[in-house]
Amino acid sequence: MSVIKYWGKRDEKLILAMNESISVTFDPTHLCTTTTVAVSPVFDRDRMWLNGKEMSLSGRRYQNCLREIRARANDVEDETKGIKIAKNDWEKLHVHISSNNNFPTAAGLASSASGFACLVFALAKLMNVQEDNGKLSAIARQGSGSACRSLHGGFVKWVMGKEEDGSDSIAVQLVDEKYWDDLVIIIAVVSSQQKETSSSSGMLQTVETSTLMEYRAKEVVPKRVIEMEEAIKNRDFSTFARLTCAENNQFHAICLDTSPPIFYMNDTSHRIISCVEKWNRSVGTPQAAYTCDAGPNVVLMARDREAATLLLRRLLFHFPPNSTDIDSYVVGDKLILKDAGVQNINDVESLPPPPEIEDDVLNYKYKDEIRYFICTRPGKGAVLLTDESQALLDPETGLPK
Ligand SMILES: Nc1ncnc2c1ncn2[C@@H]1O[C@H](COP(=O)(O)OP(=O)(O)OP(=O)(O)O)[C@@H](O)[C@H]1O
Ligand SMILES: C[C@@](O)(CCOP(=O)(O)OP(=O)(O)O)CC(=O)O
Repeated sequence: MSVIKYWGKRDEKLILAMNESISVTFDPTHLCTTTTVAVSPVFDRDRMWLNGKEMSLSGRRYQNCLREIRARANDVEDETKGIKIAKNDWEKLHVHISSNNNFPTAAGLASSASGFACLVFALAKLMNVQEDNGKLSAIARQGSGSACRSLHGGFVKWVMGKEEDGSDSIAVQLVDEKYWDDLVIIIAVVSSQQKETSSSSGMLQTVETSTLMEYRAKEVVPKRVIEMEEAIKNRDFSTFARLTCAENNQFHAICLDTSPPIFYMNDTSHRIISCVEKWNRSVGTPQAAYTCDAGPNVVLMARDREAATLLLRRLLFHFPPNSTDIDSYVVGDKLILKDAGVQNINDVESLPPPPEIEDDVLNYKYKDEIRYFICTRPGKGAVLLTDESQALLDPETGLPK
């Protein structure tokens, strides 16, 4: 999830951004894409299944990734399995790909980022590509811009680069996932519906019509990127939160400045943001930061575990579940729920109103507005899974299990 937003391309084909951006990779224990790739001389064409449903690989973005990886393939030999594939064979061989996201796809939770990063990583492993994650990121970028940042864990920056061919427009890790381990992330899944305006077409419309866009890319973001890098390296939560929230609000402002206007956040997103703003103001120093991508889901980042439990108590007070099933309402790192002193629906119902609310408390309860919460933290980047039982393709048929 980005904290400095990528929005606007300077090159549509190569997917080169108008400004640099920074993201944090979520812990794959809680949110991840799993991709299995297989090769066989009996496969007659490249095929892919996404969340169990076959989809076309004919789109330019998939073709670009496949071509770039094939061009870097090497000999593969595994005597125990009786496999021998020469470098030049890869051009003729076809692959089967199966990928699952364990979180909503195309709903503004960066599924394209996670998906293309995982796809490029998996294909690179299959074809014994020797490039490091930086070089692979330039390939993932051609699948989806934000994907270049998702091969790495922790906090990651997508550098602009200067080369015409985009070869130096790559992602670099700023700090790894353990560096800032105080940070707790709570995602409010407001909707798992596919969004109306895809990021790709939305940002194109913004570049074409928003008069604020150029000012943002040239004047605002370059300074913010420097400040944000400093804040991350110093684990300076107050600066980090101020910049993250300001970035979110400016991103959605330029969406609104687009013609026709693009609305990604909804009333629920606004309510969550107001709740965090009120709390931060009442304490005097930021306790949590908020950000949304191209959809209404809100990613909240809390200063530390203590702040995360206070945040979760506020969220559950304002947005109680519709059913009594608290277990499927707060998923991921459930220890935060326990630390927040909430075990069941009775605990939710008896949560006291947050002290910063002086007005009529009844006006501040919104049942049924949030589908569920995911508690997580910064996590590692792409990894190779060796446990064959986790494979999504049947080794006999090459089809999804
Ligand atoms: N696991 C995956 N493997 C390969 N491609 C994927 C995967 N998951 C999603 N995608 C691709 O990404 C597309 C969704 O991207 P889109 O930008 O619309 O949504 P998003 O990434 O969830 O949201 P955002 O980038 O705005 O946060 C899908 O239609 C599919 O083409
Ligand atoms: C709002 C964003 O999530 C936009 C992501 O856009 P995509 O990477 O999905 O767009 P394409 O490059 O056209 O595939 C902000 C961000 O991730 O920085």
